[in-house]
Amino acid sequence: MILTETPPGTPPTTPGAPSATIPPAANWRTLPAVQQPTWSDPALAARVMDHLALQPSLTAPADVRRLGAALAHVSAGRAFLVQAGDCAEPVGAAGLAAVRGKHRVIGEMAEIISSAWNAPTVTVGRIAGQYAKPRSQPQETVDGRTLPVFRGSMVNAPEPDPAARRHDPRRMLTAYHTARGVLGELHLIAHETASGQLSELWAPDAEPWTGQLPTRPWDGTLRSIVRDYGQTRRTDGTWRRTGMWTSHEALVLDYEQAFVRLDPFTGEHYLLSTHQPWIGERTRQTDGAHVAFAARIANPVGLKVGPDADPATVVELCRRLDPHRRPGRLTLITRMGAARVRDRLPRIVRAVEEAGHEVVWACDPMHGNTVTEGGRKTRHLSAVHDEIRGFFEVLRRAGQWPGGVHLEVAGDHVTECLGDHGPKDAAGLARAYRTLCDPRLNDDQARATAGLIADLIARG
Ligand SMILES: O=C[C@H](O)[C@H](O)COP(=O)(O)O
Ligand SMILES: C=C(OP(=O)(O)O)C(=O)O
Ligand SMILES: [Mn+2]
Repeated sequence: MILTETPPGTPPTTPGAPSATIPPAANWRTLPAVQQPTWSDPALAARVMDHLALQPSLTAPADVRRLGAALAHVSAGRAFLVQAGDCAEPVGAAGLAAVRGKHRVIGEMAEIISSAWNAPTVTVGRIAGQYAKPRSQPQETVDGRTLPVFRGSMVNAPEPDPAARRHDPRRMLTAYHTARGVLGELHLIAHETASGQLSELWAPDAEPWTGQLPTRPWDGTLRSIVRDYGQTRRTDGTWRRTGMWTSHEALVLDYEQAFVRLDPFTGEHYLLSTHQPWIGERTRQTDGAHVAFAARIANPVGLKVGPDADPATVVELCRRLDPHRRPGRLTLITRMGAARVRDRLPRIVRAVEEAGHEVVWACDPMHGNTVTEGGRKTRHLSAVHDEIRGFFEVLRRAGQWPGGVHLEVAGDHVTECLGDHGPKDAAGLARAYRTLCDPRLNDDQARATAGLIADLIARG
């Protein structure tokens, strides 16, 4: 859908006056934007952006609104958010090949949590767009050579080579086309699931295939969300996986701006590169470009909140990003670290509650628990689990719903995180350490984590 043309009924614009056809998020360009690529060919970058702005969007406003409605149910304690996927997605054929594994593992997690709790999950992949990475340092030294760091496949390539590490604007095109392919794959999976062609995706006693593809009317009820858009649903005691929403960190604003499109039916601007963008810990400056960008779009938005965020700053960010205090508009993804979650989180939860924002509280137990062992980034499953326990303790004590989890998981048996179901020590990491950036839970660790969450929810 291309919505850059003047929609019907738009009054003629006076020269120089703000135009309804110019997405308002464009004003981010006047503000400082950190962690942006320095494109090797700025003129080519401009041409790529113009080209992308004319390409079909990757998501549709109506679907984005449905996710917003689903997240409102999460904020009210009626559903649980399972958000997971790669730290950095691969592009091209490797990106497509990885989709089914991730869909399966994330679906299993959602199912474990849903069935223990007997209530729906809203499932969101870090998928179909997670191609850009903020980094702690601009450079790294590999085998004695100092190189620009890998910043995600939308920007440069991971190979430790100066040419590969150049910020090539053509990569934005590869990212877009891969995202389209990934979405196609997700749609295919949803149809195969609905038609019963993927027998392993059906519970043994699911209803027989009737020959009809499901129609997807939106009647505004929770049941409709669960039936049509949840990762799992309950039908007469059986569970079935269906769709998966998409999300990624809205980091490279040149790329994201190309997908800000006007919905002529509502007059709102949507970011249609994804369903739910989030703002990262390194780019959430109150007066920065990323916050201004996210403030002007109608999507549900995520915001990472780390251990050094003070409550007043978080409240100010909530004010900017959720000025109308719309339930589910904002998901606060807390990533405090196991050692600090019990100390840092309570004041933030209290301040946000007092300010009247009905946010989704989600726990990212990965990014505050990264350590280096034997020269590789890793995470101890025990620390990941401890942060989840701490998150539940804090939210429960505050009388709030611990609404979701945000994880980095792989679709297969990688050896990137230490502990149960994975390598016991640094030497064991090497066997299948395949991540492009941060260490992910493997399939068994992801299921064990879902089991822990199911226990914590069931305990009440
Ligand atoms: O995924 C998140 C960040 O990009 C990542 O944790 C940063 O890692 P770095 O400290 O290796 O740059
Ligand atoms: C960059 C990430 O996290 P954070 O912004 O919380 O560090 C991430 O989610 O990969
Ligand atoms: Mn990461």
